[in-house]
Amino acid sequence: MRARAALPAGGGTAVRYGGWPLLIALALVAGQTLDDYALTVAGTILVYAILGLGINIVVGYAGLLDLGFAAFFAIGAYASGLLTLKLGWDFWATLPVAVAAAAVAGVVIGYPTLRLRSDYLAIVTLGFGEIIRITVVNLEVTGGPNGLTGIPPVTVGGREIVTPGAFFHLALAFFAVVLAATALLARSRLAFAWRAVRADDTAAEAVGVPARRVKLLAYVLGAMTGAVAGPLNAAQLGTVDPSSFTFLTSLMILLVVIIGGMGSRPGVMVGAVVIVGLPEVLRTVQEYRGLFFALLLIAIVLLRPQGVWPYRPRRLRLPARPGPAPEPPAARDTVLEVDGLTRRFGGVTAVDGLALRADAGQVVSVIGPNGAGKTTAFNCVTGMIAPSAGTVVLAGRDVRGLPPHRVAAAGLARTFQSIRLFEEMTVAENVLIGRFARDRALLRPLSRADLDAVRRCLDFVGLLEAADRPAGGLAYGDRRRLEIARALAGDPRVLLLDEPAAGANPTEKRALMGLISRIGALGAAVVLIEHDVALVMSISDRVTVLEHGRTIAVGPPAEIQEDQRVVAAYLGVPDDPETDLVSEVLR
Ligand SMILES: Nc1ncnc2c1ncn2[C@@H]1O[C@H](COP(=O)(O)OP(=O)(O)OP(=O)(O)O)[C@@H](O)[C@H]1O
Repeated sequence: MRARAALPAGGGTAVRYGGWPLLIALALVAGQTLDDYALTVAGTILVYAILGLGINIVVGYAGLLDLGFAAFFAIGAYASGLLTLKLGWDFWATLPVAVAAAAVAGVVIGYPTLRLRSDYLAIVTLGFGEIIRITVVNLEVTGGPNGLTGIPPVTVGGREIVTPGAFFHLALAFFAVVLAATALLARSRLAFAWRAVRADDTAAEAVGVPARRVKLLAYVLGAMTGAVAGPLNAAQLGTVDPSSFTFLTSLMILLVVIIGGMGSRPGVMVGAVVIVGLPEVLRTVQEYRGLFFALLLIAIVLLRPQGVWPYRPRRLRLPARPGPAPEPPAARDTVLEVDGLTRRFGGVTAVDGLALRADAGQVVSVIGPNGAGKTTAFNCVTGMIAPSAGTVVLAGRDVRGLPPHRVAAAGLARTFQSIRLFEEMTVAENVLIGRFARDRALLRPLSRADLDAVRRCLDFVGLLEAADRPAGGLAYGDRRRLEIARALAGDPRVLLLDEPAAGANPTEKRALMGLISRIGALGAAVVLIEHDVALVMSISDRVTVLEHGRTIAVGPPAEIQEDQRVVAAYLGVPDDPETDLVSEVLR
């Protein structure tokens, strides 16, 4: 393990270490040397860069495809323009109202729609963009198709911002502020949650990330950021024209992040230069301008599919030495009590009156043939599906009916039958996401406790050396261990493992058995679904056997091994030579 500093995150590019102030200083110099035409174009580039930083939160970080982002640009512009013209407000006073209006619109449209999958969400956002445009075109107060005209210039320190040079400097100041705000967001725990939700929202929710809230935050914060460009653009032009907020504008804003690089803030700047600047450069070729622009965009997408300046994840800097380990709970209490758990799917009763108890430090297994109802029982306990009847009490608290992230926060972690990792995130980042079950703060940077927990859990499963590798590149056994480390990061009281040995070779199975036994020593109860009966019998304190949803046997492994109903359930034919073979396997 390499020695690492105890800083939460770091990186290696020039932009990361003070490159932005340098670029802004260069822009200031350019502001002194460029002519009025170039300064006007540069001002528009900055407006689009601000829009790009907004949509980058929604699409780049959280992976929510938004085809109507121009709506927030319009809301910002109209809110500011109307307050200035109708109520005589000063530009600066209109700004917070414009941003708040976009936030409200973001909540109103986002709350009901963000449960939709990406393609449906894209259609809804496209519709929202059109609704806003058609509304402002048809309302009298917004000036109809003519929009708003005669918006007074911005005043700064008593000086009117009227020249292209002055506007460029104003836009640069706006850009710097928005950039700093989005940089802070990118360092927060929320940014990690966004990436996890983008990769697999079900898995993120199951390990404690409040996926819907996290998506809504992306939508609203993106809307607020983009809305800043509205008043700025209105002040630049002195007008608000509804034809500036068409579907084409939304596409242009989206292209800023696609061309620049999804999730990359320097990429947004590059994308804005390409999308706004390139057509201006191509003015020299007049009627072929559109054609050349399209060809160049295609070339960029083909040559740089990740964008001109792709997102480069920061490496998590884990502490060089282990931090203090959490105290294991002293009492060997019952931490999970499931009673009468039933789940019906139409005419099929997948789980029928299941009773299950797990004490701290115990390994309790649930076995049964295919279709016996094991996974359905897990899904009911973890809140992924609602049970039809029954109770689930976790550490004395009734968690039935709670969403998975709240069940996880109450102390119940799980793994999945088919492994669900955040493939593009690193091994350490995957474990970090499991930490949300313990600490749900979103808007603060990573803490030392977060990084200590990641280090401890990786060390526990033997993956510390692989901390910086992408999870998608791990071998099968390591993927299983990583899923367990992620589940342990939230210091769970109960860990549900769904067929952890499926697909593992004998060596991997042995390592897994050792690992599961050690989890008990941490003070957590382990509930295991497993088809490998030999593994179950060797590590379990108690075994529950299901068949067709019903519990047919409960007891210590020795009793279960002798139970003829269990043997029959596995083969279906008791007292037959093959049954003896199954009895052998059960032993
Ligand atoms: N969403 C669903 N809709 C309808 N039926 C379902 C659904 N999920 C599970 N079932 C049914 O419930 C029963 C139990 O399935 P479940 O996947 O829980 O069994 P299992 O014991 O986990 O099986 P396996 O060992 O193959 O994973 C099966 O008959 C299955 O077809």
